Amino acid sequence: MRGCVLPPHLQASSVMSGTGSRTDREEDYRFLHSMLMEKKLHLLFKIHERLRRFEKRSPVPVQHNAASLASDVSDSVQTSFCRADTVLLSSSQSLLSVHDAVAQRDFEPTLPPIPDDVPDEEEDSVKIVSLVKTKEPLGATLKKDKSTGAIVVARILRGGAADKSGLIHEGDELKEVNGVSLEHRKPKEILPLLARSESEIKFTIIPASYKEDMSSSKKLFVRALFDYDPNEDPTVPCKDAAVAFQRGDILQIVSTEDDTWWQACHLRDGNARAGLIPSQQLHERRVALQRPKALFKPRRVKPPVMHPQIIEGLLPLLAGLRRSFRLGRKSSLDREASWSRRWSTGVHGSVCPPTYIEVMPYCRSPKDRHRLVVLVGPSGVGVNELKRRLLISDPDRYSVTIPHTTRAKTRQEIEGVDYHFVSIHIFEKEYGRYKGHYYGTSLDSVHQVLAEGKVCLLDVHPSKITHVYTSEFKPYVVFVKPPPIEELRLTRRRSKFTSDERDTNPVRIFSDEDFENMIDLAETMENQYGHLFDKVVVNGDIAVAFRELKADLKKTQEKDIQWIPAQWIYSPSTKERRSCSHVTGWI
Ligand SMILES: Nc1ncnc2c1ncn2[C@@H]1O[C@H](COP(=O)(O)OP(=O)(O)OP(=O)(O)O)[C@@H](O)[C@H]1O
Repeated sequence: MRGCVLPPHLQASSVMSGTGSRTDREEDYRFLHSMLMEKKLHLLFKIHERLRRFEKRSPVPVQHNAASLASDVSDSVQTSFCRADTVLLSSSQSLLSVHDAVAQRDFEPTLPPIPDDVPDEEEDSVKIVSLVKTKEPLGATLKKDKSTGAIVVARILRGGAADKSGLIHEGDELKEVNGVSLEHRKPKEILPLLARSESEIKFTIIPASYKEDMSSSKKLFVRALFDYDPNEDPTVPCKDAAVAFQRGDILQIVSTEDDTWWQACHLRDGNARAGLIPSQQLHERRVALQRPKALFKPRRVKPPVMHPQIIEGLLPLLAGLRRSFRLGRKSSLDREASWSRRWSTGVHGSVCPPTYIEVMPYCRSPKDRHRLVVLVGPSGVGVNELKRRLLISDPDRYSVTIPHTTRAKTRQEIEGVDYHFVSIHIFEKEYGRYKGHYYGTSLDSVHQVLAEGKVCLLDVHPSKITHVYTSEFKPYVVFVKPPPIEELRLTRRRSKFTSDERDTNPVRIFSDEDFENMIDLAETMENQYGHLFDKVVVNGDIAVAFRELKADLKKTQEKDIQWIPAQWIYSPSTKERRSCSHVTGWI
């Protein structure tokens, strides 16, 4: 009615003309006509109009108790024998009562009185939550509050049944499960109660104030730099609620609210439920308490001996393969030890052990340079062999740099093919020394290969990886690992028998001690630099290892999404940009 009030006669006629065509029934017509012409209806319209006018003035009641005032006045008037006024006042009594009711807003519903047996003024409101029981776990961990003894929801795992319901939150206190009081119970006693319920689980909860997890709005991806198995972790709050991972796995972190246990899920699992993982802080603390394994590992080895390799009739294609100068791989024991020492001091202070590194997806566009492929592994494991096979298999795609050395050229060697032979003064810093001579690769030669649009294969000691760990090179680090000793014996012996006498690349003979050294060194390398490896290729059967490596490298060159350190993507400060826009020097 409001806002469309017309004079009654007009209203009636419009309704008539609007409805006349729709109804054939004379009776209905007459009923409607008489109703609209009804005097009471017209009076109601008038009242409505008046009220609207008053409403605009927003009148406020002058008196809230006009009825009792009128009654008092009536009493006083009676004593003065003024009967007519008395009659008037008493007859308007009911109207004044209505006035008072409106003035006091008496028409609003009233809540029932608070019962006398309410336990405590401070008592929180209680919430009943019913969840339909499915095979899916609840996705919550419980703990007993030490001070109050209450059973409290310690964590809600993202994507679990409790999380999806949106009704149970961290910090909520559980009072009952299916009507069974949880007073004086331990968290582990609650699991059987949940298991016993059939189709639904009813929780009686005292809710905690719910805080929105702000961190969940930002997607944070990390690469795990250590292995974690909750089954071997006695401190994990709930093994079933934890996520196992291996070094190199990409995890999406969904909550870092808790200082000790973060929540994460494996990227490969799509919509998987999140689980608990040790926080960075927790892992660092743990490592600080147990010094690196590598430091305690008894060494059975004397430094491995370099076996000379003589390749005759070297093709330019194989330049850079002539000599392995991964000197660190040969005489690295001192370095490993010093690095371990540095690292172990760092754990207690400056340098942190590898935990997680923030990563971001990267998709190489065809006009981008290729990522630098860095091959590392202990001496003799087969890095050069794999490099050689890659070069032969696709010379247009792969290339190598030609290293520099300060030693004299031998008769068979060609300058610029096997090495660049340079004077000692060229090398300003020591970066690789073997039998009194310096060996190294100029980073300019790496740039040159990359500028040609080729994939540059670089083999270095793992301690050198950090030299090229920049957004410009985006190194893809492959660790070539020896298989178990039995397989080493078998495969290397087999290759000895199958090698051709005319083979330009003579087979290297290994002793059992060489194999042991190789395995030991590989383990040390993995312990210390494993967090920098993108791929581990076990070189047992050479054909299998080569196939695996080739397929993997192809992925880095094509449009596949790769996960690279976020720091390579975030735009660096001007100073940093200048320093890493064209890294020069030696490696
Ligand atoms: N999977 C394999 N099966 C059999 N023989 C292998 C295998 N991988 C490598 N070899 C042989 O082992 C020897 C050493 O390999 P390679 O020179 O590639 O090692 P490396 O890791 O480059 O070590 P270095 O730097 O000391 O030369 C070579 O004779 C090579 O042919």
